[in-house]
Parts: sequence; C-alpha cells; structure tokens
Amino acid sequence: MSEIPGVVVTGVSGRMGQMLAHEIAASDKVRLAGALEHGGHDWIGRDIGAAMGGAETGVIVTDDPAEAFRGAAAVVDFTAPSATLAFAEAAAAAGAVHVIGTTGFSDEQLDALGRVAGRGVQVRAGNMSLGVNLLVGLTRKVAEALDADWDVEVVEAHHNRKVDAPSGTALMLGEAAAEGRGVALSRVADRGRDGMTGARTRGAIGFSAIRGGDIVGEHDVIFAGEGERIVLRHVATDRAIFARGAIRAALWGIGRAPGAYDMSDVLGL
Ligand SMILES: NC(=O)c1ccc[n+]([C@@H]2O[C@H](COP(=O)([O-])OP(=O)(O)OC[C@H]3O[C@@H](n4cnc5c(N)ncnc54)[C@H](O)[C@@H]3O)[C@@H](O)[C@H]2O)c1
Ligand SMILES: O=C(O)C1=N[C@H](C(=O)O)CCC1
Repeated sequence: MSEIPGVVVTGVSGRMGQMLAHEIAASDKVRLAGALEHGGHDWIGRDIGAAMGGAETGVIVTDDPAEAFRGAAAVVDFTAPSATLAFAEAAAAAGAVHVIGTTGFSDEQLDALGRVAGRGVQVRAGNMSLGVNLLVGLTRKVAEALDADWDVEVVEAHHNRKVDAPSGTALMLGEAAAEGRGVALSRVADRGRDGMTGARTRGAIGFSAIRGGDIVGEHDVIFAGEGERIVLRHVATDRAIFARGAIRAALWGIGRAPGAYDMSDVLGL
C-alpha cells in the first residue's frame, strides 16, 4: 500500500480538472487515486491518461462518487455548486478531505455545505492561489485604514466560458473590504448597474465583471478617493496556481478535525 496520499479529482475533463490531473501526476507528494465525471460523459470507463491524450495511468474515469472516494485521502473538486453539494456528503462519508474550488454558490447552498462540515474536513476558497489570498489580507488592511469617502470597486475579468458572476475571488475581496470597514457585505454590495442608477451610494462596494476570450482571471480592488486612487491588482496567467494551491490544501487537511477551513488557514495568513 502506497504511503503517498491518494487524491480524487472531480470534473476531471474540465479546465481545472485536467490541470489538477497534470499537477498531481507531476507531484511526488500526492498520487491520483480516482477521476470523476458526470453520468453520460464520454470519458466514463476510459483511462484518464489516455482520455487526456497521454499515457495510461491505471485510473479509470467513473461517475460513482462512493466508489471513487473509498480509501482516498482527499477529493479535489472544481465542478459546479449542485455537484459539489453531493460530493460534500460523499467525501464526509468516506472520511476524505474535501477541497472545494467551485464558485457560484447561493447562500442556501453555502449553509448546506456548512452543515456537512460538522462531519468532514472542508477547505473551500473562491481562489486557491497564494497571490490572491495575500491580496485579500491587503484589501482588508487598506479598507481598515480608509473611511467611506473612499469608494471601493472590485473589477474582475475572466474567460468567456465562466458561468458565475461576480467571481468567487471578487466576492472574497469584497468580503475583505467589508470586514475592514466593519460592515456586512450583503448590506453594501452593489452588483449590477444599468440605466438611470442614480449617483453612487456612499459606502457601497461595487462589483463589475468582464468576460472575454481566454482570460485566466484578473482582479482589481479600487479605492477611489478625491484626487487620488489606490488600485490593488492580481493577474493570473496560469491555472496551475489554483491547482497547486488545491493540492497544498488537500495535504494540509489530512488528519484535521472536521470543520470548514479556507486558504488563510492552509497558508497561515
Ligand atoms: N477556487 C479557485 O481557485 C478556482 C480556480 C479556477 C476555477 N474555479 C472554479 O471551479 C469551477 C470549475 O471551473 P472550470 O473552469 O474547470 O470549469 P469547467 O466547466 O471546465 O469544468 C467543470 C467540470 O465539472 C464537471 N461536472 C459538472 N457536474 C458534475 C458532476 N455532477 N459530477 C462530475 N463532474 C461534474 C463538468 O463535466 C466539467 O468537466 C468553477 O466554479 C470555477 O469558478 C475556482
Ligand atoms: O476560471 C474560473 O472560473 C475562475 N474562477 C475562480 C473565481 O470565480 O474567482 C478563480 C479564478 C478562475
């Protein structure tokens, strides 16, 4: 039996799923223990290496979470909110760390995930990169230092296949700005402007989303004052940063007490 922790990748044919399979194959700290896609997907029953156009790995793509998660140390999940909710139950039942990169959850779905975290280890972040998680701390600090005379705007840009907006990262940054100001984001968020909107509300935290081409992920937090402006920016140029962060989270989560954790726990920020 291998000492190297086995990791299952859900949504393995997706942009992040394939990136994760590559990064796990290149790692000497984890091994690929399973690969999952949804029922009816044409990769089901195929070797994941061959399906990705490479050498066979011995890992066959399945649509059965219980089978795939059995004996795994961790499940790394970048799929869709409803799929992630089902995987949370299955990961907790299998005793596997659930690393959740999926974004676009409703408040109700987040509550449901939180209930499962009583029974299993979850590490969830809208962005698993070191750079963005540092930017979250910087955003909180700048917001703490400035009053509501400084308008906060979060601007994000992603590829044309992204299905949720604002991005999970933009929401993390907005939460950090709201925390720094000592307000609830839900009370001050301004998520859609169109038509005769009226003047900007003092203290609002605005969100704008750009979608185009193959943009991996770009985020600006703008603090706009009278006569000056601070812009905090993160630009992702390679999805490997998200995959490496997720693998780090999986290793960190092994042996932890059940609960909901995030990347600031993993990175010690
Ligand atoms: N947290 C982060 O650092 C980070 C980074 C990148 C992407 N994301 C998020 O990850 C998610 C996926 O992004 P992507 O670009 O890889 O999308 P994608 O559409 O390329 O991949 C999603 C995959 O999930 C699969 N899937 C959907 N439902 C499933 C189910 N029930 N069972 C098994 N597989 C299922 C799809 O078939 C697809 O292969 C999005 O929510 C995105 O916002 C997060
Ligand atoms: O490509 C995506 O989709 C991304 N999603 C995350 C988000 O919603 O912030 C992270 C960046 C890439």
